[in-house]
Amino acid sequence: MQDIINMIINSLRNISVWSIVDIIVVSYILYRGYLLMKETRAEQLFKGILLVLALIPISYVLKLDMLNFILTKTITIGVLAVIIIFQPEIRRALEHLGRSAFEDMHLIEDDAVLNSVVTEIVAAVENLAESKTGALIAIEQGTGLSEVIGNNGTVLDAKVSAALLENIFVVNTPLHDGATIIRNDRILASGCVLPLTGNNTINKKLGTRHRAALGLSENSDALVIVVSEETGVISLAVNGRLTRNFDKEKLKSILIKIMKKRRKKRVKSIEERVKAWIMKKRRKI
Ligand SMILES: Nc1ncnc2c1ncn2[C@@H]1O[C@H](COP(=O)(O)OP(=O)(O)OP(=O)(O)O)[C@@H](O)[C@H]1O
Repeated sequence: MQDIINMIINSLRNISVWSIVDIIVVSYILYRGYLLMKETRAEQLFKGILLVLALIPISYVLKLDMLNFILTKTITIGVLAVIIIFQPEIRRALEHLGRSAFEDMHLIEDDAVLNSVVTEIVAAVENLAESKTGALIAIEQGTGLSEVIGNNGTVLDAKVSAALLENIFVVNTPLHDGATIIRNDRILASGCVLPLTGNNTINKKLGTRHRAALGLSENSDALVIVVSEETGVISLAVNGRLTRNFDKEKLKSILIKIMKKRRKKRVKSIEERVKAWIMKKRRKI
């Protein structure tokens, strides 16, 4: 026991500033990794890996050779297995990282425009919910959704209005199937096919419309509103999470809140940064 205590004391003595920086960086990466995996099927596995990683040095210090051998081998083979099994989750995590670095911004800058766009959307959603008309509306933000429009969507490029949105989702009309994409104050396209989520933990009663909303929110920072045809319930999918039972006021305030917050968090382009820097210098002169 004394040996172990001495070893710990010696290790602590040898810690340099860079070791501390190293520990902080690794902890931060692990924490962000955990946040990305939280509430996905990878969460339990992530906890398991952490446990094995914690047990390896303990088994080494306590000289439990057999346990140490098994744990070390588990990690080596496990890494390969994890990459194969969790390929979709890993892809999503990398896309998420890439998104933060190279953003293709479509954020509404003007508060009055933002307010009016949200008011129109919410008015349409309320009426669609009342008449139990199924709807799927994605509000584009940092991630460009042109890819989603692809070959299936019909480009409209019309000013956002409650009347037009309600019209799009009238059953048995050509554009009612699929999702409508909103970019800034324009209805960009309708009839778009969204990626379905692979998340198996969501309510089994929810069908493909809700799965499509969740799928897009996992792959982008879009705000995806769903109106259920069956129940008229309004849901919102954001960052891989689906929240249900919104009323008009709650939906309006959460949309405005998220959109404003997103605008504040935006990564400024190099051009904008240069402009801001020049303005700052001018003010000083
Ligand atoms: N991948 C997709 N992308 C966009 N829209 C989709 C997609 N898959 C299904 N939809 C839309 O969802 C409709 C089918 O909804 P379904 O009944 O399966 O879903 P639900 O989640 O149970 O919703 P509801 O409560 O409205 O019935 C389709 O007619 C289509 O408009």
